[in-house]
Parts: sequence; C-alpha cells; structure tokens
Amino acid sequence: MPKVLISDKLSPAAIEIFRTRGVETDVKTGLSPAELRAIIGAYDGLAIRSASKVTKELLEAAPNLKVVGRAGIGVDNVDIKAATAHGVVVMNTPFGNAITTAEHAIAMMFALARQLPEASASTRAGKWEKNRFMGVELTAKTLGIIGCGNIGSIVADRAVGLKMKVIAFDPFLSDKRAVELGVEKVELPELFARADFITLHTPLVDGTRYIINAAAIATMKQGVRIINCARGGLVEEAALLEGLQSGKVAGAALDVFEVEPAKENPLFALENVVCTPHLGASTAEAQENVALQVAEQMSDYLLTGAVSNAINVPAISAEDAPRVRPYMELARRLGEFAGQLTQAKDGVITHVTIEYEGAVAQLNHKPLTAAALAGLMAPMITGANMVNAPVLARERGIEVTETVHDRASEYQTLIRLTIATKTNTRSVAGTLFAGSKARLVEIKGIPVEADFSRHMLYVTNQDKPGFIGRFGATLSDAGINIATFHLGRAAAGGDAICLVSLDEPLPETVLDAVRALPLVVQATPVTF
Ligand SMILES: NC(=O)C1=CN([C@@H]2O[C@H](COP(=O)(O)OP(=O)(O)OC[C@H]3O[C@@H](n4cnc5c(N)ncnc54)[C@H](O)[C@@H]3O)[C@@H](O)[C@H]2O)C=CC1
Ligand SMILES: O=C(O)CCC(=O)C(=O)O
Repeated sequence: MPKVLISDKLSPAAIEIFRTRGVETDVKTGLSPAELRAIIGAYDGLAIRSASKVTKELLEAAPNLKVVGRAGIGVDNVDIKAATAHGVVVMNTPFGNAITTAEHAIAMMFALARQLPEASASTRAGKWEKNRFMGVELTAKTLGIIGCGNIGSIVADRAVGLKMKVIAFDPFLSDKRAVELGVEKVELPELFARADFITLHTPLVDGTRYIINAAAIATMKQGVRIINCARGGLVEEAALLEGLQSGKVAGAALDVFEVEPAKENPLFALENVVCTPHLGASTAEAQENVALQVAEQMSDYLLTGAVSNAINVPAISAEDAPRVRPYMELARRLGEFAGQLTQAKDGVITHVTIEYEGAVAQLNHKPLTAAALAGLMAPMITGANMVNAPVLARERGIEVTETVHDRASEYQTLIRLTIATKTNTRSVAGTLFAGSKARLVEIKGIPVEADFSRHMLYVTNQDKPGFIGRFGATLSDAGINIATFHLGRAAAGGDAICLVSLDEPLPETVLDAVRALPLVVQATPVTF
C-alpha cells in the first residue's frame, strides 16, 4: 500500500480521500526541514501547501518518493528541476483556489480604495474619524492586470462587472481571449503609464522577479495603487516602500511578501498599506477543492499511474490511463530491450527515433516516448524513470524524434524504437497482443514473435546449417532449459537472429560457450 505524508495544513477531506482510495496517510505539520528530511524516506507521496519546502536536500533523502502534490497553484516552494532529476512527479491543483484568490485581490482593491482596515481600526477605537478617510471610486478607473491566466482572468471578469476599464499585460494572452474577457491587451510600459490600480497574477519565475521595481514605479501614474496577491518577489519591497513614502504610490495591498512568514517588514509601518498573511487561497471552499483534488490526483498516480496537472511530466487522464498503460509497458520494454543490446563498444547513443503506427498513433504519445526513454536508460542510469528520462536524454545530447504514421501496418498497433550510436543503428518493434500483452515483433527489421520474459538470450548468427543444433546442445549440456525459441532472418543465408527465453539466468561460462560457437556473431543476455 503506498504511503503519503501530509506536511502542511490540509482540509481533512484529503485524508478521507487518501484512506478510502487505499493510500496509507500520515499527517505531520510544522516540521522543520531537518525533521522532514529525517522521515521522508518512508513515503511514496508528499502532500504540501506553501509552508513545506521541497528542496534538493529533501529529495536526496527521499528514495521512495514518487509524487509531490501541491494543494494550490504556485510551486515555487518545490525545486522542480531537482524533483525531475530524482524522477518525482510534481502536481498542483491549478483551478481549485483561483476564484477565491481572485476574490481576495478584488477585496484588497476595495480595502485600498476605501482604507477599510484603517477605518475599521479607528472606529473600533472609538474615534469616529469621518473626515480622515476619503476614498476613491472604482467605477471608470483603469485596472492594470499583469498576468491574465486563471486568476487574472477572473479578476478581469469581476472588475469589468465593477465598471472598471481593464487593461492587461500577458505575453500569452491571445487577442481573441482578450476580447472574450473584455480587456484591452497592452504592453507593460503602457500598463504602467495608464493604470490607476495594478494587480499582479503571474507566477514567480526569473522573468517576473521584481517586475515591479523602482524603474517601473517611476513610470507609473502619480497616486497608483498596487495589489499583490500572487507572490512576494514580484514586487521589490524596498522600491515600493520608497514609492509609498514619496506619495508616488497612494497605497499597496499585499497578501504575499519577499520573506514569509512576514513577521517584521518596514512596509507594516505605513498606514496606506493593507496586509494579509498569504490568505489568497484561504476560504473553506477553496481549501476543500484543493485538498480533494490533490488527494485524488496523488492517489490516481500512486495506484494507477494516471497523471493529471503535473508540472514535469506529460498528462495521462484517469480515463486514458487504462488504455495508455499497456502501451507504456510495451514502450518501456522495447526501451529496456534496446538498452541492453546497446553495448559500450557501440559508443554513445546519439539519436533515438520512436515510431507509432496503427491504433497507438491515436494516443497521446508523450508518456510513451518518456517510458521508452526510461527503459532505454534504466540499464545505464540508476533511477532513470519516465519523469526524468527526457531530461536525462537531453542532458546527454541524445536527439529524440517521434514519428506518428497513419499508414496501414501489418500490425493493428506498433511501436518501433531505433537507437543510433556513432557506429551502429538498432531497431526493435513491438505490438500489443490481445489488447494488453506486450510482444516483440521485429528486431533489426527481421520479423520475430516473442514475449518479453524474465531471462532471455539474444543471438545474431549467420543463417547456415548447423547453428541450431550446436546452440541447443550447448545449452542442454549445461542443463539450461529453453522455455521458448524464436528464429528470424533477413533472407535465406543472410543475417539471422535467435531469441530464446530461459527458465534461469545464463551462467557466464555458458554464455562464453555460445559466443564461441561457429556462425555466432554475438550473443547478449537480456533480462526483464
Ligand atoms: N495568494 C495566494 O494565496 C495565491 C497565489 N497564487 C499565485 O498566483 C499565481 C497565478 O496563478 P494562476 O492565475 O492560476 O496561474 P496561471 O498560470 O493560470 O496564470 C499566470 C499567467 O501569468 C502569465 N505570465 C507569465 N509570465 C508573465 C510575465 N512576465 N508578464 C506577464 N504575464 C506573465 C502567464 O502567461 C499566465 O497567463 C500563481 O503562480 C501563484 O503564485 C495562486 C493561488 C493562491
Ligand atoms: O496554500 C495556500 O494557502 C497558498 C496558496 C497559494 O499560494 C497557491 O496556490 O499558489
């Protein structure tokens, strides 16, 4: 039974889902990095929000970890590169808290416009300072949205409803989508120059870090108000502080900070700053949504291999998983077979081509390619799996080509893998028999029909009389039982191949004896 650790505060709905799905679940929140490192080795899955940091060091201490599930959107607390290198799938829940976070941004905009926190504090203190709090209307004001994805789009929709003029900067916002949302697409300098309110909704990545800095603030309207419910680090706090103190920026509403938890911050001293402690996603509805979703996704992956909302691996829907899984198995086995045949003397692999024909051509082939690469590299690289295999291939300069054929094939469905090294090219092809059973049907273009079995011996020989008898005698003299025996040849008298499955591993001495037989070109044991 797979075992999951929940290390941040998640709705109890998640535990319920894990347990009913048959995933053993521990909840241990508030652990220090060292405490988490000390126990992570026992778990297959880790469910987190934003407090737990999934670092390279944590991943190094987690040999069994297969999946990290982020109950939320931002994954900047996860070292994705390191997770990928360790073969760990990272998933998030991209929609579950989007409405709630967009509503928080809108609430923050109102709070800024009407100084609600200060007015509330003053009233509760019995001051009745009616003249102190003069607000601004939102109607007809220009809202500049930076990042118009899930959350930014919902903010746009709500702001349009408030009769604001909405302008947006997002390099991936299409003209059509902008029209649908009722927003005007602009470049960033124009947004800075025109917006009365600016709200941020991008991830924190290298390209967005300090997207609001001193230079940007200098180009903004006098009296601009800035809202950040995305990530600390998008706004340079020192520059914002200066802008607020000079009056250039009339107010700022911040849910997120460069350093969190933000217990001390010079911005807190200013009365035109509204702050919340990273509450964007904190509604009962959103927390229920993300907890349910992350538990379902992680359980699906651990129990069935279905992948949804993964950041670092191609998606396989739960619906597709039963159809795709046998093909992944076939692709992986073809990769393993080819990997074991590729010998050190062949030199490094330079190119891998994966062809999909027949029924398999209709499927999402990304996970199949990843599985084939994982199989290929597994004999050479410990820990290679379908998460890290495409990266490992890229790092090693292996060019990967996927070809999807719509031509009719002799087989109803076929995957062919061709491995090129500097000195050699090898190909293997397989099909699914009876819908789910992986079978080898071609090696080096020579037809064969063989199941993948635990212990196999692959021999290439010259197609001349005498080979089969001597080969059979060598194995039987050594007391080795042949379970199945498959022969194939390119043409009479030409290159021939022989693939046998054995009941036990072939001792080195017998392998040497086979290799020494006349007509044998090479003999390679293959195990699964
Ligand atoms: N305060 C909170 O509790 C929460 C904060 N968040 C934050 O909100 C962020 C946005 O979430 P979603 O809208 O769901 O993500 P999303 O991926 O749907 O949208 C992000 C948008 O930013 C755009 N973008 C990327 N680089 C950009 C750039 N340099 N300039 C302008 N736009 C750029 C992308 O094209 C995309 O459309 C998350 O990454 C997360 O950090 C999300 C949920 C809760
Ligand atoms: O889990 C939380 O409270 C924060 C949510 C968040 O920041 C996110 O989903 O990106």
